Amino acid sequence: MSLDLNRRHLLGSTAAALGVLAMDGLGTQATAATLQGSLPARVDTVVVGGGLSGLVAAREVARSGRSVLVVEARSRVGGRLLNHRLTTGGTIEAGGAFIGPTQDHVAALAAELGVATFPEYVDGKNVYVSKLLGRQTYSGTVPPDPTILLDALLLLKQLDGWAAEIDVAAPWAHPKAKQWDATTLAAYVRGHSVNGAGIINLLKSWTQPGFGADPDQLSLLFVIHYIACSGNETTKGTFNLNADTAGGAQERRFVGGSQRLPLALASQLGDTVALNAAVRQVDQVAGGAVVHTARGTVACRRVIVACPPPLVLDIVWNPGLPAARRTLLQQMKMGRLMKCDAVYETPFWREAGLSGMGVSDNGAVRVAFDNGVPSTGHGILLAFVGGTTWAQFGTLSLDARRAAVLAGFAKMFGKQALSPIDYTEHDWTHERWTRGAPVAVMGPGTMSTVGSSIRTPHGRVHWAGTETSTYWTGYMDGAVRAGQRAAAEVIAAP
Ligand SMILES: Cc1cc2nc3c(=O)[nH]c(=O)nc-3n(C[C@H](O)[C@H](O)[C@H](O)COP(=O)(O)OP(=O)(O)OC[C@H]3O[C@@H](n4cnc5c(N)ncnc54)[C@H](O)[C@@H]3O)c2cc1C
Repeated sequence: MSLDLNRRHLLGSTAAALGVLAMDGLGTQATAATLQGSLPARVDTVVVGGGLSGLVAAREVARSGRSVLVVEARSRVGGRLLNHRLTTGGTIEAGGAFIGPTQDHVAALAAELGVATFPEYVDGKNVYVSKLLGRQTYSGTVPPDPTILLDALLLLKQLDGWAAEIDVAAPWAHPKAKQWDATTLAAYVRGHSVNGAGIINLLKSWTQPGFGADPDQLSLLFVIHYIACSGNETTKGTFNLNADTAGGAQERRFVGGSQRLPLALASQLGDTVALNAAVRQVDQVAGGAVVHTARGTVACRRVIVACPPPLVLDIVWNPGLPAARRTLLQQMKMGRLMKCDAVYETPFWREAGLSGMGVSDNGAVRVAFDNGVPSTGHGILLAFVGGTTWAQFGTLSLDARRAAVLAGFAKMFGKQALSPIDYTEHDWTHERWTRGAPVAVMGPGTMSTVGSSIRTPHGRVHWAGTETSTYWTGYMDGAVRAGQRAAAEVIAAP
């Protein structure tokens, strides 16, 4: 079966557009152009997972003239990309949202799909809330806390220096890989700064949204590699490229929400995307593979797996996965993260000369962003609640958590923050087919021992998904890159 992408593209786009007009619902968009009825008996390549990475991979395979089928467990495409239509108007993201410099693969995809971006609001001062020092405003990356400032700047310089030495495709090969991988980010900081506890606490404002984890859960090597990945082939990754708004990974957002990317790809792929088709078993047989899904069985030449690492272990593998890969997957844990948004009549903080960006060393809101969308005049504040902050607040009742989040916003931006016109949140630890967010992370002793198996094919099975990317692993850009790389492997293979 070969795929006529242009014809299907047109059909798919039309179907999706009709869906939008009819119901203006994402559910409709997500299913309008997908395969109904039985699955094909045989295709060239089966792609497991209809997130950004799997859909990009499928499109590349289809473009090479080979037949492809995406089998997606959920009743929608997009995986960790999920738009949320606010009752007060406008669309925000429950999952991945921001894009920044050097994320050129996702930027090129968005441009091709006609999905525009707009700059994250950054005018005015940021706010820092500290138990010891109270509330201050500031500009730049590191809050002006004299108890940590010097050590924090030295630490970031050190991390950037090490990141510059790392081969992003083989961090385990660095001469100090074992040494760095024997410790955590927190343990390193504790041993190399005057106020280690203060820096570790402040670093949570970066690690909790970025990894869904705390500094004492992250291998130092893994963190150095993550920083090295925050660049591209011509620009070295740095902490600032990863952590900043303007000039960093939080610089821009997508008009209409990031889920427009997978929705548009699924429209192009049309009825080569099958929803509600969770893969349960993959058998490799002579000359091919057989993929068993909740909607039936498909034979193929090659398989691309594009689901989060821990989810791969839910699948029965015949033959079994190699020991190194199994260990890697067992040790890569999804972070714990939820996004909480409060909507206000107006972005009152802007009028007060504040950017809406805030950092706190305590409470439910360790980091806040202005999450306003240009299509409404409303103000929106976003809090990432991750890692141990998630453990403390993510497990409360909705009312108690809402109160804690609004109190956190109020400490940063004033009492008006206590009276939103809407409040919404999304906890990714509850998602059966993601089981955490934003990324699968590594503690000590994983990357230097079994990390090198991350992209090694298992016979006819190839690995995509953002976690397998060299640059911007963990991000949308990494998902696109990984999908393209896995497709190239499959196209080149006999
Ligand atoms: C809260 C949050 C905030 C984030 N913020 C950002 C950000 O600002 N910028 C950024 O670039 N990135 C961000 N990310 C990360 C970004 O969303 C991901 O890197 C990216 O979307 C991953 O795409 P993927 O295709 O690799 O994986 P996924 O999106 O996880 O897709 C995997 C797919 O596989 C499916 N699947 C799983 N198991 C099976 C199975 N057995 N059979 C069939 N299908 C299966 C899943 O349902 C899913 O659709 C964020 C993520 C979250 C959740």
